[in-house]
Amino acid sequence: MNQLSNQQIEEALRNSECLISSFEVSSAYERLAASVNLHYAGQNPIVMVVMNGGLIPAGQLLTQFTFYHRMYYIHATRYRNNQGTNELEWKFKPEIDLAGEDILLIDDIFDEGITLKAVVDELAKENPKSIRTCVLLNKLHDRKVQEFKVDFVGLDVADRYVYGCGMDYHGYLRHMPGIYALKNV
Ligand SMILES: O=P(O)(O)OC[C@H]1O[C@H](OP(=O)(O)OP(=O)(O)O)[C@H](O)[C@@H]1O
Ligand SMILES: Nc1nc2[nH]cnc2c(=O)[nH]1
Repeated sequence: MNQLSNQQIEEALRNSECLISSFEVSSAYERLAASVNLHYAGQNPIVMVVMNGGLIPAGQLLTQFTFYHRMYYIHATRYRNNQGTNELEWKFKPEIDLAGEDILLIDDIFDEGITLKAVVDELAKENPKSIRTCVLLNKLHDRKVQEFKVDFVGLDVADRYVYGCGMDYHGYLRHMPGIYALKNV
C-alpha cells in the first residue's frame, strides 16, 4: 500500500465523522467478552486472530477473556480478481493440528462475509470440534454471503466504508479507538 503524506491523512480525518465513539466501542468489547466468556466457560479453545484487521479487536478482547486459550493468527485478505469478483488470498496459516479443537475466530468487521466464510470453510476441512466467529462490527446491508452467520457481534454499523478499531483508511488509521467514515461517502 502506498504511503500517504501526514497532510493527506490529516485531511481525511478532517473530512471524516465519528460513527461510533471510543466509549461505545469499549462497552461493546465488554459485552462481547462477556458473551464469549459465557460460551467458553470451562473450555480450552484456540483463538485465531484474522490479520490484519482482527489485531486490535483481539487485543482488546483477549485481556478480558476468563477461559484458558491458545492464541494464533491467520492472515487472509480479500482481493479483486480480473473477473471483478472478490477472492480470498491466504497469506499465512499456522501449521497446527486443528482436529478435535474448538476454534474461535476474531475479526474486525463482518461486511459481505466473504472472508470469514472462506476462512471457516478452509479450517473446517481439518475437522475441528467447533468453529465460532466473533467480530466487533456487523455492517448493515443485504449483500451478505448465503448460509453463514457470525456467532458474536459487538455492534451494527451503517453501510459505509469505515475505519478505526483495526480497519484501515488506505493502510492507515487502524489505531483510531472509535469508528469513522468520510463525510458524504
Ligand atoms: O466480510 P467481508 O466483506 O469479507 O469483509 C471483511 C474483511 O475485510 C477486511 O479485511 P481486508 O481483506 O481488507 O484485509 P485487512 O484485514 O488487512 O484490512 C476485514 O478485516 C475483514 O477481514
Ligand atoms: N477498512 C475497511 N475494511 C473493510 N473491509 C470490509 N469492509 C470494510 C470497511 O468498511 N472498512
